Amino acid sequence: MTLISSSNATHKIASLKMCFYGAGSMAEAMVRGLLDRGLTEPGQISMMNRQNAARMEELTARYGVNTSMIEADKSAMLKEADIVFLMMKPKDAAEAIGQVRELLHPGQLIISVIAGMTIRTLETLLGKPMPIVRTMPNTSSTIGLGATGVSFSAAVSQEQRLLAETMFQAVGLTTVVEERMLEVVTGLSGSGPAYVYYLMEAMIAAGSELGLSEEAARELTVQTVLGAAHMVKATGENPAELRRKVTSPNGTTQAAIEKLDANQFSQAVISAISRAAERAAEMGAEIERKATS
Ligand SMILES: NC(=O)C1=CN([C@@H]2O[C@H](COP(=O)(O)OP(=O)(O)OC[C@H]3O[C@@H](n4cnc5c(N)ncnc54)[C@H](OP(=O)(O)O)[C@@H]3O)[C@@H](O)[C@H]2O)C=CC1
Ligand SMILES: O=C(O)[C@@H]1CCC=N1
Repeated sequence: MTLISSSNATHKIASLKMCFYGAGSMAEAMVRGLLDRGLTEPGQISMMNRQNAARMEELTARYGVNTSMIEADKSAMLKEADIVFLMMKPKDAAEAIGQVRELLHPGQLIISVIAGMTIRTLETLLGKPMPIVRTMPNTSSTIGLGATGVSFSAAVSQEQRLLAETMFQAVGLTTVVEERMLEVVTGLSGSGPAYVYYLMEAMIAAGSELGLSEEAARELTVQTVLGAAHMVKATGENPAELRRKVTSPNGTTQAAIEKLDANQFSQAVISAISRAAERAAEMGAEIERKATS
């Protein structure tokens, strides 16, 4: 086995052909992140979807990558890839993988982002031993600020681990977790950007309803969320401590937090994340059922 250092991993990645099987939001986020960070070149990337030809044209125009639809080009892109990213929705995964399993071979590294689908189910669907990296990224990978949980199958070599970790680190933060914890990662950071956007939608709506222009409400909201996240990171202080510093006794923040507490804000967030994790497991069980039926 050849072991490489993490700086060599970056060079090695540039030499690898990557095929993104599924070309939606998450595939685009990864591709853009990898290209913008100079980890690879458009010529090394191919993207494939099922039926949406306009989407393929759009991706070629935007990034210069090779694109095709699965029926038009079943063999070349998938067969020639060193790394195959599985980027379709969980409901489509069993059928999509079943369609191409004979084209895949153990010399390739499989990287899945599919919520809920376990390594064991993927091994069943592939029908042969292959190295599998199961991940849960998020769409902030687009701008290099992603947060990704990663687990490895037993067949993944040290070098392949390093390659996968280096790729996801290039587009944000990467945490290696036990596979069963990936459902929690899904609930927390995979779906997480949507909770923050939802909060921002409500803040903007409140500002507008109370008389600010839409533009002012938006700008103030964006800067507030950006500043708060940076404060937690830059100071290393707990969010609870930083919150205390904003909250003057009997002041405006206290009045607002009392309203949030009355509406069970914390419990709502905790139960939302817990439900998302549970839903990931349900979706995984559904794919497993399809894989074994
Ligand atoms: N979006 C997110 O924030 C995150 C998503 N994920 C995971 O990423 C995966 C993709 O999600 P997302 O990008 O949002 O989904 P999208 O719906 O945006 O994209 C799915 C893609 O898969 C393609 N596809 C579906 N079936 C097939 C098939 N049989 N053969 C080839 N291509 C196929 C679709 O092609 P067509 O349009 O032609 O049908 C489309 O390009 C999911 O499994 C999700 O759990 C993980 C983390 C975050
Ligand atoms: O909503 C979903 O199912 C996917 C998984 C994590 C984020 N989006």
